[in-house]
Amino acid sequence: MSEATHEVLRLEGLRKSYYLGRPNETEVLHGIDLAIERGDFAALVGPSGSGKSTLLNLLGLLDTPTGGELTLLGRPTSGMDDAGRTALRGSAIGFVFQFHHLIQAFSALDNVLMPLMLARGRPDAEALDRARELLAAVGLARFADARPNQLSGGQQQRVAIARALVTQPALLLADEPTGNLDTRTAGEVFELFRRFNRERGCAVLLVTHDPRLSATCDRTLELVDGQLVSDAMNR
Ligand SMILES: Nc1ncnc2c1ncn2[C@@H]1O[C@H](COP(=O)(O)OP(=O)(O)OP(=O)(O)O)[C@@H](O)[C@H]1O
Repeated sequence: MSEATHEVLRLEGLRKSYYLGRPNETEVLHGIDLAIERGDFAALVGPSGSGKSTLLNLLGLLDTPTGGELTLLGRPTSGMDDAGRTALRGSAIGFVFQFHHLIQAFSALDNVLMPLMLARGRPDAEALDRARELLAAVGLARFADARPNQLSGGQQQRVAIARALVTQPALLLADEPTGNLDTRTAGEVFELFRRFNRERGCAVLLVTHDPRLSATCDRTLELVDGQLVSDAMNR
């Protein structure tokens, strides 16, 4: 297999400005170069306001850069229209946020199925099997019919992780996924990311302010004032 086929994501000179009305253009990311490979398990750290969430939203194709190129699974995204970006995002990327954004009116199982229903419509038997298998993998097989408000914070975040993985994404992005959880539950949720990374090979990039969690990642990316100031392997 060639080097190139291991690459999930490549950023070349990625820039992002926010326009707060002329002439108030503020550049928040100043030209980021970065490659993420299959199997990477990386933490994105940096002071508040350094641009971590902005960068994660660009990586997840939730927002568009104002300069540079972002190539996802070998496909340059700068010339893509919204439909192309949405399709690529849906098939290649899973998201976990600090607040899980589960749909309260849906069962845990239906929440996990949601990304597949958006992509394919009514779930088939294979989709149902996959969602049930993921709920079991995050330890919630018994809670398939429970509504989110019947689950603890840690259980709800585990449903969100199962939902993020149901499309079998090449890249899992997580913004402070354990920021809302107590230390023990945070450790358990973090272990799930690690397990899926090892067992399924999906690259994981997570934003965390917790130095204990970032230290257990394989790689640490540090953003300061919109620039990537360090990219180091932890072991
Ligand atoms: N929609 C927006 N419009 C204008 N400026 C924004 C917008 N979103 C973010 N910014 C600015 O961009 C900068 C980076 O914000 P960002 O949320 O990416 O930082 P962060 O590193 O994730 O911070 P934190 O750790 O506090 O979440 C900040 O100065 C912020 O005020």
